[in-house]
Amino acid sequence: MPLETPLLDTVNSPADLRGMSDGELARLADELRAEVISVVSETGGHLGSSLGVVELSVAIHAVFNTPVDKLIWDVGHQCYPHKILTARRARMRSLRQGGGLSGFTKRSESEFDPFGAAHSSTSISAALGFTIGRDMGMPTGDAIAVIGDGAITAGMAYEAMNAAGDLGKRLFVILNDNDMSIAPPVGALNKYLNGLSAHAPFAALRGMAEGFEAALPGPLRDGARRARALVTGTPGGGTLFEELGFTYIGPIDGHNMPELLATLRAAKTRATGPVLIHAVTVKGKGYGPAESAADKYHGVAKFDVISGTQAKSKSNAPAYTSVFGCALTDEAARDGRIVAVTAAMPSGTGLDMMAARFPARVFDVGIAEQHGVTFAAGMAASGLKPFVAIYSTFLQRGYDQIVHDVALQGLPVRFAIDRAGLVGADGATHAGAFDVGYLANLPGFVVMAAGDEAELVHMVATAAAYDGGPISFRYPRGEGSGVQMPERGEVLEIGRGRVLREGSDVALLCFGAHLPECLLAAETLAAQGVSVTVADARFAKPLDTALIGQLARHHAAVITVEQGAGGGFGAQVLQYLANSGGLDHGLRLRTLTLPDRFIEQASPAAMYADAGLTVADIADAVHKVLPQHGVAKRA
Ligand SMILES: Cc1ncc(C[n+]2csc(CCOP(=O)(O)OP(=O)(O)O)c2C)c(N)n1
Ligand SMILES: CC(=O)[C@@H](O)[C@H](O)COP(=O)(O)O
Ligand SMILES: [Mg+2]
Repeated sequence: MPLETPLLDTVNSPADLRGMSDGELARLADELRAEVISVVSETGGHLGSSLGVVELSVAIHAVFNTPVDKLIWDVGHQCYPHKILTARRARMRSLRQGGGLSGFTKRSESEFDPFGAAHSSTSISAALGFTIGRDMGMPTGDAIAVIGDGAITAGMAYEAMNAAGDLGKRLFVILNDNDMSIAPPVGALNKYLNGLSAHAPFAALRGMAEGFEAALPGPLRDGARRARALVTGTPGGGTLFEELGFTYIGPIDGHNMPELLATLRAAKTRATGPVLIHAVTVKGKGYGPAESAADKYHGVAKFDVISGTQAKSKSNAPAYTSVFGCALTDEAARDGRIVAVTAAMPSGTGLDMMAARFPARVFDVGIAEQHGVTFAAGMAASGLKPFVAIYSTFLQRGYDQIVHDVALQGLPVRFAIDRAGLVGADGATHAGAFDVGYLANLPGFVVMAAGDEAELVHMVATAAAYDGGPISFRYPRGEGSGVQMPERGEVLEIGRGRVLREGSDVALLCFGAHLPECLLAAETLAAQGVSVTVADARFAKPLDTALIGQLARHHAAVITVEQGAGGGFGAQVLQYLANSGGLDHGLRLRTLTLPDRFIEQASPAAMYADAGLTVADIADAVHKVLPQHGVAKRA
């Protein structure tokens, strides 16, 4: 049934909201919510988070003068209502697809997206940057950061508030507190926020106390201040945010349009310094199946609007993530020293499996990758065996901790790096492109990649057994290739690869989950009379130099293949061969990696096609180094 959206149909840009009455804005929010549900039912995406900010999106655009005022959504996964209001409604059904709208905010997409995002907790820093720009004469108005209760647990948000509170410049932070991250939120700060929102009359009470206090003579005022501290439960009588230099307003009902509009208007009129508005919202608001789901429909596949049933595709092979979760739980059952760390993604990383069995040995640190890595280093130093399970893209945030706290001290922290390679709909921001490059250059690191899901089980066992220093293994999003699974993981010899197919013309040396593509390419080439060896390197560090030497000696060309950026495995092989004289006798070496550009969202297969890493691309690379292209077969 087509949606009835008479008000929304009149909105071509946020300027249209500014002529609407408060009643119309409330009705517009209802229409917008229906539109978001309808869009995401066709595209999939971050539904629950977007439904939670429908009223906020309308109110902010109605009160502030976007795009001159800069509205910055933290993470950006909740930006669908904002996109609909900012002249992108007609393209919404292309969301997260190849050539379509991004699922996050993106500067190149719209002037209403002043700052791109997808990794969390950057919004206050960016907003503060715009604020400085405004004060230094740049053509920019107020800056408004909207940050969730999950995102505000990350250290970066406090670094930003520390600076903003000190600078004292006019800046708006809206805390969108739905008491939910991807999983239920964790940590003392979460408890603190819950305490604040549980005291709805808190602001009024404090306001009264403050007014009363100001009217008292000096000595009495101190007593009143102490009394206020008792009432509010905070030592200085203010909230944490006030102690940091912000004016705190709230908690307010983030779905009550009159309350939202009145609060934003008052803040906009009166603010002279940084203001934090605490809006309490409901993740999945207004859509029953989302509100009642344990994950609040954080990220969904396409779904049926009436029933809420998601169209999850049938799998032919187990997903890498669950293979990891299962294998680690098995290892943990055998070894009581194994502990695990996730940064707010227990189900995304599969650590929920181990947590179900060994809850006291799995630590969800919240969105705090830096802390997670150093925390694991501390546990390793104490004699425990920590596994840090973090997506490749988010591990980037913990890099100095990896270098300084783990590698330099040679601590045996095990890094389980999920979402390695191109991930699909989340696009370039979530691609696991760089981990091999940034880990394999660290002295003493063991760096592995799983060629298939059985190999992942072996790598978990290898990492569990290895106490010699830091060790990592990477594996992609999605299903494995359907290989026979081992009963139990075998401990691999460190630095030893394997040959899967013997040939004589060209060797394909694969690092990671492009192994099936290499085998398929070898098969295609065999049918064309080209004899190809396929080897699985398993290790980017230490390299299997014996295997590489043998491939180099017995083939006219070696082609490395990996699901990662340049500077990774291929670069390690190239450096080794160049420095050991392996290239001195005419060996042709090619490195197939992701190209030197960010790959836009599409299906993973389409992204790999864009990257030039399909089976046909691999076969083509082999043809290009064959004798008819001028490469003589070496003795
Ligand atoms: C640095 C980083 N780590 C992890 C994530 C994955 N992630 C995306 S959204 C999210 C939860 C955010 O919760 P919150 O800020 O409360 O937003 P909500 O979805 O509840 O509106 C997480 C953990 C990320 N985007 N960036
Ligand atoms: C917004 C965000 O960063 C996460 O929700 C991410 O989209 C999850 O990705 P997966 O679906 O691969 O777990
Ligand atoms: Mg939240």
